[in-house]
Amino acid sequence: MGVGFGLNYQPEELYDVIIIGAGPAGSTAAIYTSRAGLKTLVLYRAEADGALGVTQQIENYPGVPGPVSGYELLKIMREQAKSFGTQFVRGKVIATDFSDEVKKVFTIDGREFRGKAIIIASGAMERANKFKGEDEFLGRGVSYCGVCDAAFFKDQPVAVVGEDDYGVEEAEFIARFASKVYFVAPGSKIKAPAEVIEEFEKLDNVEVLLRHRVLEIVGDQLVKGLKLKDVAKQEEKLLEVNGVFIFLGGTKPSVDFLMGQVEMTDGDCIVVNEEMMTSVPGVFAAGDVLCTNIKQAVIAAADGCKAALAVDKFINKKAKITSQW
Ligand SMILES: Cc1cc2nc3c(=O)[nH]c(=O)nc-3n(C[C@H](O)[C@H](O)[C@H](O)COP(=O)(O)OP(=O)(O)OC[C@H]3O[C@@H](n4cnc5c(N)ncnc54)[C@H](O)[C@@H]3O)c2cc1C
Repeated sequence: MGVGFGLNYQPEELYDVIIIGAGPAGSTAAIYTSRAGLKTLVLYRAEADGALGVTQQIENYPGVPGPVSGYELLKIMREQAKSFGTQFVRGKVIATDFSDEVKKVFTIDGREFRGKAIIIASGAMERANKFKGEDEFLGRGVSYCGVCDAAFFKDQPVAVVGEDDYGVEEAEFIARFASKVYFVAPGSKIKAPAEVIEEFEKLDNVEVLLRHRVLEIVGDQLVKGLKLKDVAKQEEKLLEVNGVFIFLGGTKPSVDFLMGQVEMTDGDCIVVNEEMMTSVPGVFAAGDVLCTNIKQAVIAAADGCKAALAVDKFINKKAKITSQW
């Protein structure tokens, strides 16, 4: 596995479409746009990430009797998109600029990507609440990015709060620098493929703490520790760490990087028209990020198809969407 930031991209490259998210919505959109001959880039946060990425078993996706893990199903979709020329690049999107005809997308590790059209397919797994001390120590020991900040903690102990493959991938990278990594997971197991967890647990400087709830991040000028509750033993404990990396999910739409540029409801759900276009021409959205009333992979995939065909209409200035492909 490993942290594959794959710098196999050209900064000067102009994509026809940049798709944010490699779940069923994003991957399906990519199949359609790349098959339509559009130069397609998909940005995603981690391999087995997103609602489908963390799903243990799925057996109701048409054509795939299963049961298969959500990640296995995603790999099939992504391979199909790649076969038509889609480029997948790992990178957490943190900002966007839709003010010009050419739209810009920025990732947490400082890269910039440019596209004529955008499809937002980032799902709805954002955290609603923060830990005590999280805002206070942000940038002073609290981080959301291993690649950006791990080197600051060389030979120092840190905690990584995570629950799935996204957290594990980040923690693996951080463990290359830190003297000790406590992987703090709220649940009784990590939601990642078994082989990923096995490799992760082999690392000498990693200690996994399951069923531990974060109570508070403490320190003075800088982070000095993380207060936890061991739910199994009903005990409180303090980890003496200099850094706390947080990679947890929730149920809110993942839209922070839009910075209010497209119309949204009070609940941060993106508003789209019948062709999946947002209030900004050339910016489309699909899948759980729309707060669809039925959250299913097949619905997200269908949304992705609609958004892709609308992108084709937009880029190629067609009078109407090609209804059959
Ligand atoms: C536990 C569970 C079980 C489920 N079981 C089923 C089932 O059995 N059958 C079924 O049909 N559906 C099931 N679902 C629902 C289904 O998984 C979702 O409806 C579907 O995955 C939504 O697809 P999506 O592409 O919109 O978002 P997601 O699958 O959530 O994908 C989001 C993508 O966006 C990326 N992303 C997020 N933020 C960023 C960012 N800032 N920068 C870059 N990339 C980002 C993620 O890496 C991911 O690739 C289940 C969901 C869960 C949580």
